[in-house]
Amino acid sequence: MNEIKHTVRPEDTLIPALGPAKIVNPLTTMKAPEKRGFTFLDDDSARVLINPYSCEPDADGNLPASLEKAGPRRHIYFDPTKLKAAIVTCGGMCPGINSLVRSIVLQLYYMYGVRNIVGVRYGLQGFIPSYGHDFIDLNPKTVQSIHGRGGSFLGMSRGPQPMDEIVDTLERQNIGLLFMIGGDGTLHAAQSIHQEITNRGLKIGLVAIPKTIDNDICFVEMTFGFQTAVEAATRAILGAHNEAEGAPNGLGLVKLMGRHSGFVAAHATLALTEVNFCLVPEVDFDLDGPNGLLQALNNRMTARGHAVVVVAEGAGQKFFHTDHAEKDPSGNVRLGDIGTYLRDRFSAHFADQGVELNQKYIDPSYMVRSVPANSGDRIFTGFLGHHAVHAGMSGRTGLLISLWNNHYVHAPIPLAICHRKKIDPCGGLWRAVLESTGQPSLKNEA
Ligand SMILES: Nc1ncnc2c1ncn2[C@@H]1O[C@H](COP(=O)(O)OP(=O)(O)OP(=O)(O)O)[C@@H](O)[C@H]1O
Ligand SMILES: O=P(O)(O)OC[C@H]1O[C@](O)(CO)[C@@H](O)[C@@H]1O
Ligand SMILES: [Mg+2]
Repeated sequence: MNEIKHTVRPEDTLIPALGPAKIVNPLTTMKAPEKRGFTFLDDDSARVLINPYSCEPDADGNLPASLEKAGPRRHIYFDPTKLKAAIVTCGGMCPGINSLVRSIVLQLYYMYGVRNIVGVRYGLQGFIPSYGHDFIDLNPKTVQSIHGRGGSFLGMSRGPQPMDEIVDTLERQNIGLLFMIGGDGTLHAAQSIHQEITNRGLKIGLVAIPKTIDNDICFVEMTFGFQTAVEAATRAILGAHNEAEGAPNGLGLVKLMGRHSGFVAAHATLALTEVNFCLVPEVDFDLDGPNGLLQALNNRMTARGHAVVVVAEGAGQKFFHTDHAEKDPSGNVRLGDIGTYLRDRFSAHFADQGVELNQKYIDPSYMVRSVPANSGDRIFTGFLGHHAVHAGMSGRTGLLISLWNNHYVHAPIPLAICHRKKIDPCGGLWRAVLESTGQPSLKNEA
């Protein structure tokens, strides 16, 4: 169940449109569409409740907030024969980026008849002429075999680029529809680009598809690539467990990605119920003191002789006192390395007691996000790509495609960037983690 803590007004869920959709969708005239089972959505009626448990109107008769269902519309805004579409991938890598790009290209090309599609190289840099990254022509041939590969075929980047120059390029290149694939930073950039397009009165559509292995985007049940990343993380945990079990006082310590949200760590912990301590950014813990992690590790070693600790990279940042935190080019704070910090503290702690510790530290790092997508994520990116194209061709703009309460929906970008999705320490996911690990509270004060 999606846990939403803030109020959404129905007006917050409205999707901007470039203009009236007057062109008959070519999908409606394909041979025997009824045999293919195409369903065309009636623009106003198909909506998905944000909170499925609140479907009654309020005291004033207002209906609860809902999101527009994604899918093909009978009429579209863009003339496919005249449209030039572009795809850009920004931020860090994520399994499934290539299959998503392929899905968008094939849908545009075969289903809508769009022949002019370009790929923007290396994220937002690709829009800035001084970098000299030329666009790539995208068509069924150029994307033919990219879906099986990890990484990003188009290339990605971090770092700010001037919004006005990006929109200048869109105008100069005659791009009518832009697909932006990226995480929270990209969605902020997408909102600024959309704003600049609107300010200039341009008819350029912008559709975002959220991408992040951190799975930390609001109003997005799950991002593509997340399940593949969890699977890769699980392999690291299995290695840590096997090493720990095979040595006296064996300790396997695994550090996983997750800057502000520990979803990868939590899910990987649940996937392989061998983890004894799972540490995430959302839940504070102490190291020293009677309830601290070091004492808890002592207890575990005495009881069982081996242990596995999984830590998300954003956990325990209070142990690093930095007033002027360094930032990466996109403005993301560079975190203290909690993995090596814990490794050294564990070693010192057991050495101080004169107790042998066989610690193995595993940081799978980029290996969890640069791998090819698994089948589930490939299927997922297929749907996301198709829905992004349906939305863009219909003239909808300033939106992202999301999976919500098991339905593909359109969410306005501002809704997705108003908060960051985090694990609720009082919610079902964290309770399941605590039940799986059996870890006690690691805080000294009550
Ligand atoms: N607030 C913002 N306004 C405009 N552009 C932004 C903003 N935040 C980030 N960007 C730009 O968006 C792009 C991607 O941002 P970032 O590097 O943070 O990755 P991301 O999309 O959050 O993905 P990841 O999940 O990998 O972090 C970068 O080029 C960055 O400069
Ligand atoms: O080293 P980079 O490319 O800045 O990326 C690291 C970050 O990217 C993410 O994988 C999100 O894409 C985070 O989990 C991680 O903190
Ligand atoms: Mg980000």
